Amino acid sequence: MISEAVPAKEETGQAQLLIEQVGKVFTVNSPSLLDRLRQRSPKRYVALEDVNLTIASNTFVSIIGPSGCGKSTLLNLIAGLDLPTSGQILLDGQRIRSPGPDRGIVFQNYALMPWMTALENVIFAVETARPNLSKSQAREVAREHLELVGLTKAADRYPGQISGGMKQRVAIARALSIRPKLLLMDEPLVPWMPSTRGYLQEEVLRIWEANKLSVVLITHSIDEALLLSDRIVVMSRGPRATIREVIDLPAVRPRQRSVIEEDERFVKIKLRLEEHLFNETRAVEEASV
Ligand SMILES: Nc1ncnc2c1ncn2[C@@H]1O[C@H](COP(=O)(O)OP(=O)(O)OP(=O)(O)O)[C@@H](O)[C@H]1O
Repeated sequence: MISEAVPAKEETGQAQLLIEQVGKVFTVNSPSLLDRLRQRSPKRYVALEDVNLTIASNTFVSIIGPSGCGKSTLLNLIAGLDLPTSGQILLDGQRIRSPGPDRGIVFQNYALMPWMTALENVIFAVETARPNLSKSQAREVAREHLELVGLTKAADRYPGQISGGMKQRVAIARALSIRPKLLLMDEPLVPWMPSTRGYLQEEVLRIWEANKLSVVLITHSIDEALLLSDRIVVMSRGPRATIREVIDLPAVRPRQRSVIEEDERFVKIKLRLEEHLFNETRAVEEASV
Protein backbone atom coordinates (compact mmCIF):
# COMPACT_ATOMS: atom_id res chain seq x y z
CA MET A 1 0.00 0.00 0.00
CA ILE A 2 1.42 3.36 -1.00
CA SER A 3 1.17 6.22 1.50
CA GLU A 4 -0.08 9.74 0.76
CA ALA A 5 2.36 12.42 -0.39
CA VAL A 6 3.69 14.71 2.33
CA PRO A 7 2.12 18.16 1.86
CA ALA A 8 4.70 20.70 0.74
CA LYS A 9 4.22 22.97 3.74
CA GLU A 10 5.39 20.31 6.21
CA GLU A 11 8.83 20.09 4.65
CA THR A 12 11.93 22.07 5.54
CA GLY A 13 12.26 25.73 4.64
CA GLN A 14 15.13 25.81 2.09
CA ALA A 15 12.99 24.79 -0.85
CA GLN A 16 13.77 26.07 -4.28
CA LEU A 17 10.65 24.97 -6.16
CA LEU A 18 7.29 24.98 -4.40
CA ILE A 19 4.19 23.53 -5.99
CA GLU A 20 1.17 24.44 -3.90
CA GLN A 21 -2.29 22.97 -4.34
CA VAL A 22 -1.98 23.02 -8.09
CA GLY A 23 -4.87 21.99 -10.27
CA LYS A 24 -5.25 22.02 -14.03
CA VAL A 25 -8.52 21.81 -15.92
CA PHE A 26 -8.58 21.58 -19.72
CA THR A 27 -11.51 22.34 -21.94
CA VAL A 28 -11.56 19.52 -24.43
CA ASN A 29 -12.90 20.70 -27.77
CA SER A 30 -10.82 18.90 -30.39
CA PRO A 31 -13.12 16.57 -32.40
CA SER A 32 -10.76 13.59 -32.15
CA LEU A 33 -10.46 13.84 -28.34
CA LEU A 34 -14.21 14.34 -27.94
CA ASP A 35 -14.71 11.29 -30.12
CA ARG A 36 -12.42 9.26 -27.88
CA LEU A 37 -14.30 10.45 -24.81
CA ARG A 38 -17.60 9.67 -26.60
CA GLN A 39 -18.76 13.26 -26.11
CA ARG A 40 -20.38 15.67 -28.56
CA SER A 41 -19.99 19.05 -26.91
CA PRO A 42 -16.88 20.61 -25.29
CA LYS A 43 -16.08 19.02 -21.96
CA ARG A 44 -14.02 19.97 -18.92
CA TYR A 45 -11.24 17.56 -18.09
CA VAL A 46 -9.65 17.83 -14.63
CA ALA A 47 -6.12 16.68 -15.39
CA LEU A 48 -4.43 17.61 -12.09
CA GLU A 49 -5.87 18.20 -8.65
CA ASP A 50 -4.25 19.35 -5.42
CA VAL A 51 -0.65 18.71 -6.43
CA ASN A 52 1.82 19.64 -3.69
CA LEU A 53 5.55 19.21 -3.96
CA THR A 54 8.76 20.77 -2.69
CA ILE A 55 12.01 20.44 -4.59
CA ALA A 56 15.11 21.63 -2.75
CA SER A 57 18.25 23.00 -4.42
CA ASN A 58 20.55 20.60 -6.27
CA THR A 59 18.08 17.76 -6.22
CA PHE A 60 17.50 15.29 -9.04
CA VAL A 61 13.79 14.48 -9.13
CA SER A 62 12.06 12.03 -11.45
CA ILE A 63 8.33 12.01 -12.05
CA ILE A 64 6.81 8.67 -12.83
CA GLY A 65 3.20 7.65 -13.33
CA PRO A 66 0.85 5.82 -15.68
CA SER A 67 0.59 6.98 -19.27
CA GLY A 68 -1.63 10.04 -19.67
CA CYS A 69 -1.77 10.86 -15.95
CA GLY A 70 -0.51 14.43 -16.33
CA LYS A 71 3.27 14.34 -16.05
CA SER A 72 3.84 16.59 -19.07
CA THR A 73 1.03 18.86 -17.94
CA LEU A 74 2.82 19.35 -14.61
CA LEU A 75 6.18 19.92 -16.30
CA ASN A 76 4.62 22.48 -18.65
CA LEU A 77 3.23 24.34 -15.64
CA ILE A 78 6.68 24.40 -14.01
CA ALA A 79 8.15 25.56 -17.32
CA GLY A 80 5.56 28.34 -17.47
CA LEU A 81 4.34 27.14 -20.88
CA ASP A 82 0.87 26.85 -19.38
CA LEU A 83 -0.80 28.23 -16.24
CA PRO A 84 -2.44 26.27 -13.43
CA THR A 85 -6.18 26.64 -13.06
CA SER A 86 -5.76 26.74 -9.28
CA GLY A 87 -2.87 26.92 -6.85
CA GLN A 88 0.58 28.30 -7.57
CA ILE A 89 4.13 27.36 -8.41
CA LEU A 90 7.00 29.37 -6.94
CA LEU A 91 10.65 29.28 -7.91
CA ASP A 92 12.81 30.90 -5.24
CA GLY A 93 9.73 32.71 -3.98
CA GLN A 94 8.73 34.07 -7.41
CA ARG A 95 5.46 32.91 -8.87
CA ILE A 96 5.91 31.20 -12.26
CA ARG A 97 3.68 32.82 -14.86
CA SER A 98 5.67 32.34 -18.08
CA PRO A 99 8.83 30.64 -19.38
CA GLY A 100 12.05 32.22 -18.12
CA PRO A 101 15.83 31.88 -18.29
CA ASP A 102 15.85 30.33 -14.82
CA ARG A 103 14.41 27.15 -16.40
CA GLY A 104 15.98 25.11 -19.19
CA ILE A 105 13.78 22.64 -21.01
CA VAL A 106 14.71 19.50 -22.94
CA PHE A 107 11.96 17.79 -24.92
CA GLN A 108 11.92 14.35 -26.45
CA ASN A 109 12.07 15.80 -29.99
CA TYR A 110 15.04 18.16 -29.25
CA ALA A 111 13.31 21.18 -30.87
CA LEU A 112 16.56 22.29 -32.54
CA MET A 113 16.48 24.77 -35.38
CA PRO A 114 17.49 22.77 -38.47
CA TRP A 115 18.95 25.72 -40.37
CA MET A 116 21.42 26.49 -37.58
CA THR A 117 24.54 24.50 -36.72
CA ALA A 118 24.84 22.88 -33.29
CA LEU A 119 26.90 25.83 -32.11
CA GLU A 120 24.50 28.40 -33.59
CA ASN A 121 21.56 26.69 -31.87
CA VAL A 122 23.28 27.10 -28.51
CA ILE A 123 24.49 30.66 -29.25
CA PHE A 124 20.92 31.65 -30.14
CA ALA A 125 19.68 30.45 -26.74
CA VAL A 126 22.51 32.21 -24.89
CA GLU A 127 21.91 35.49 -26.74
CA THR A 128 18.18 35.33 -26.09
CA ALA A 129 18.44 34.46 -22.39
CA ARG A 130 21.53 36.51 -21.54
CA PRO A 131 21.36 39.66 -23.69
CA ASN A 132 23.96 41.40 -21.51
CA LEU A 133 26.72 39.17 -22.94
CA SER A 134 28.72 40.38 -25.94
CA LYS A 135 28.64 38.32 -29.15
CA SER A 136 32.05 36.81 -28.44
CA GLN A 137 31.11 36.00 -24.82
CA ALA A 138 27.91 34.29 -25.99
CA ARG A 139 29.93 32.27 -28.49
CA GLU A 140 32.39 31.26 -25.77
CA VAL A 141 29.60 30.19 -23.39
CA ALA A 142 28.02 28.14 -26.18
CA ARG A 143 31.35 26.48 -26.99
CA GLU A 144 31.94 25.62 -23.32
CA HIS A 145 28.54 23.94 -23.11
CA LEU A 146 29.04 21.95 -26.29
CA GLU A 147 32.35 20.83 -24.79
CA LEU A 148 30.52 19.85 -21.59
CA VAL A 149 28.35 17.44 -23.57
CA GLY A 150 31.33 16.19 -25.59
CA LEU A 151 30.32 17.76 -28.89
CA THR A 152 33.15 20.18 -29.66
CA LYS A 153 33.91 18.39 -32.92
CA ALA A 154 30.28 18.52 -34.07
CA ALA A 155 29.90 22.26 -33.38
CA ASP A 156 29.66 23.22 -37.05
CA ARG A 157 27.36 20.43 -38.12
CA TYR A 158 23.66 20.93 -38.76
CA PRO A 159 21.03 18.88 -36.86
CA GLY A 160 20.40 16.88 -40.06
CA GLN A 161 24.05 15.80 -40.08
CA ILE A 162 24.28 14.37 -36.55
CA SER A 163 22.74 11.37 -34.79
CA GLY A 164 19.66 11.58 -32.58
CA GLY A 165 21.75 11.04 -29.45
CA MET A 166 24.00 13.93 -30.47
CA LYS A 167 20.98 16.14 -31.15
CA GLN A 168 19.73 15.40 -27.66
CA ARG A 169 23.11 16.38 -26.24
CA VAL A 170 22.94 19.68 -28.19
CA ALA A 171 19.49 20.23 -26.67
CA ILE A 172 20.91 19.59 -23.19
CA ALA A 173 23.85 21.94 -23.88
CA ARG A 174 21.40 24.58 -25.07
CA ALA A 175 19.21 24.20 -21.97
CA LEU A 176 22.22 24.43 -19.65
CA SER A 177 23.88 27.32 -21.47
CA ILE A 178 21.30 29.77 -20.17
CA ARG A 179 22.45 28.88 -16.61
CA PRO A 180 19.04 27.74 -15.38
CA LYS A 181 18.24 27.00 -11.75
CA LEU A 182 16.07 24.16 -12.94
CA LEU A 183 16.56 21.73 -15.80
CA LEU A 184 13.23 20.28 -16.95
CA MET A 185 13.34 17.16 -19.09
CA ASP A 186 10.29 15.53 -20.66
CA GLU A 187 11.25 11.95 -21.51
CA PRO A 188 14.41 13.04 -23.28
CA LEU A 189 15.85 9.54 -23.58
CA VAL A 190 12.83 7.61 -24.78
CA PRO A 191 13.66 7.08 -28.45
CA TRP A 192 17.02 5.44 -27.91
CA MET A 193 18.21 1.87 -28.07
CA PRO A 194 19.21 0.59 -24.61
CA SER A 195 22.94 1.05 -25.30
CA THR A 196 22.58 4.68 -26.43
CA ARG A 197 20.09 5.34 -23.68
CA GLY A 198 22.49 3.97 -21.07
CA TYR A 199 25.24 6.21 -22.40
CA LEU A 200 22.97 9.27 -22.37
CA GLN A 201 21.86 8.47 -18.82
CA GLU A 202 25.51 8.52 -17.74
CA GLU A 203 25.91 11.82 -19.59
CA VAL A 204 22.90 13.35 -17.84
CA LEU A 205 24.33 12.29 -14.47
CA ARG A 206 27.78 13.64 -15.27
CA ILE A 207 26.32 16.95 -16.46
CA TRP A 208 24.09 17.23 -13.40
CA GLU A 209 27.02 16.59 -11.09
CA ALA A 210 29.15 19.16 -12.92
CA ASN A 211 26.44 21.82 -12.82
CA LYS A 212 24.79 21.36 -9.46
CA LEU A 213 21.32 22.46 -10.36
CA SER A 214 17.93 20.89 -9.76
CA VAL A 215 16.58 18.54 -12.38
CA VAL A 216 13.00 17.45 -12.93
CA LEU A 217 12.88 14.47 -15.28
CA ILE A 218 9.76 12.79 -16.59
CA THR A 219 10.35 9.17 -17.37
CA HIS A 220 8.41 5.99 -18.01
CA SER A 221 11.39 3.93 -16.95
CA ILE A 222 11.56 2.84 -13.33
CA ASP A 223 15.20 1.79 -13.78
CA GLU A 224 16.08 5.21 -15.17
CA ALA A 225 14.40 6.94 -12.22
CA LEU A 226 16.22 4.65 -9.78
CA LEU A 227 19.56 5.19 -11.46
CA LEU A 228 19.43 8.97 -11.65
CA SER A 229 17.26 10.40 -8.89
CA ASP A 230 17.47 11.64 -5.33
CA ARG A 231 13.68 11.56 -5.17
CA ILE A 232 11.00 9.87 -7.19
CA VAL A 233 7.59 11.52 -7.42
CA VAL A 234 4.89 8.95 -8.04
CA MET A 235 1.68 10.16 -9.68
CA SER A 236 -1.72 8.53 -9.62
CA ARG A 237 -3.80 8.04 -12.75
CA GLY A 238 -6.10 10.74 -14.11
CA PRO A 239 -8.54 12.32 -14.16
CA ARG A 240 -7.79 14.35 -11.04
CA ALA A 241 -4.25 12.98 -10.99
CA THR A 242 -2.16 13.93 -8.03
CA ILE A 243 1.06 12.96 -6.29
CA ARG A 244 0.58 9.64 -4.59
CA GLU A 245 3.97 9.39 -2.96
CA VAL A 246 7.42 10.96 -2.85
CA ILE A 247 10.20 8.45 -2.38
CA ASP A 248 13.62 9.56 -1.14
CA LEU A 249 16.18 7.15 -2.52
CA PRO A 250 19.19 5.97 -0.52
CA ALA A 251 22.01 8.49 -0.98
CA VAL A 252 24.28 6.19 -2.97
CA ARG A 253 26.43 8.34 -5.31
CA PRO A 254 28.00 7.60 -7.68
CA ARG A 255 25.36 4.98 -8.37
CA GLN A 256 26.29 2.01 -10.48
CA ARG A 257 23.62 0.15 -12.42
CA SER A 258 24.36 -2.96 -10.38
CA VAL A 259 23.21 -1.15 -7.20
CA ILE A 260 19.65 -1.08 -8.52
CA GLU A 261 19.68 -4.82 -9.06
CA GLU A 262 21.59 -5.80 -5.92
CA ASP A 263 20.93 -3.29 -3.13
CA GLU A 264 17.88 -4.55 -1.26
CA ARG A 265 16.61 -1.02 -0.59
CA PHE A 266 16.51 -0.23 -4.32
CA VAL A 267 15.04 -3.63 -5.17
CA LYS A 268 12.16 -3.06 -2.72
CA ILE A 269 11.41 0.38 -4.13
CA LYS A 270 11.52 -1.00 -7.67
CA LEU A 271 8.96 -3.69 -6.81
CA ARG A 272 6.70 -1.12 -5.17
CA LEU A 273 6.87 1.16 -8.21
CA GLU A 274 6.22 -1.72 -10.61
CA GLU A 275 3.19 -2.73 -8.61
CA HIS A 276 1.88 0.84 -8.51
CA LEU A 277 2.29 1.35 -12.27
CA PHE A 278 0.77 -2.04 -13.03
CA ASN A 279 -2.31 -1.36 -10.88
CA GLU A 280 -2.81 2.16 -12.19
CA THR A 281 -2.40 1.08 -15.81
CA ARG A 282 -4.86 -1.78 -15.32
CA ALA A 283 -7.39 0.62 -13.79
CA VAL A 284 -6.98 3.00 -16.76
CA GLU A 285 -7.46 0.13 -19.22
CA GLU A 286 -10.54 -1.15 -17.39
CA ALA A 287 -12.07 2.33 -17.28
CA SER A 288 -11.62 2.76 -21.04
CA VAL A 289 -13.47 -0.46 -22.01
N1 LIG B 1 -4.33 20.85 -24.23
C1 LIG B 1 -5.06 19.86 -23.75
N2 LIG B 1 -6.41 19.85 -23.90
C2 LIG B 1 -7.16 18.87 -23.40
N3 LIG B 1 -6.67 17.81 -22.70
C3 LIG B 1 -5.36 17.76 -22.53
C4 LIG B 1 -4.48 18.77 -23.05
N4 LIG B 1 -3.19 18.43 -22.70
C5 LIG B 1 -3.29 17.27 -22.03
N5 LIG B 1 -4.56 16.87 -21.92
C6 LIG B 1 -5.05 15.68 -21.23
O1 LIG B 1 -4.54 15.71 -19.91
C7 LIG B 1 -4.14 14.41 -19.51
C8 LIG B 1 -2.69 14.41 -19.10
O2 LIG B 1 -1.88 14.55 -20.25
P1 LIG B 1 -0.29 14.54 -20.17
O3 LIG B 1 0.24 14.63 -21.56
O4 LIG B 1 0.16 15.58 -19.20
O5 LIG B 1 -0.01 13.10 -19.55
P2 LIG B 1 1.38 12.31 -19.42
O6 LIG B 1 1.36 11.66 -18.10
O7 LIG B 1 2.52 13.21 -19.73
O8 LIG B 1 1.21 11.25 -20.60
P3 LIG B 1 2.29 10.27 -21.26
O9 LIG B 1 2.86 9.46 -20.16
O10 LIG B 1 1.45 9.41 -22.18
O11 LIG B 1 3.28 11.13 -21.99
C9 LIG B 1 -4.44 13.48 -20.70
O12 LIG B 1 -5.67 12.87 -20.49
C10 LIG B 1 -4.48 14.42 -21.87
O13 LIG B 1 -5.36 13.93 -22.89
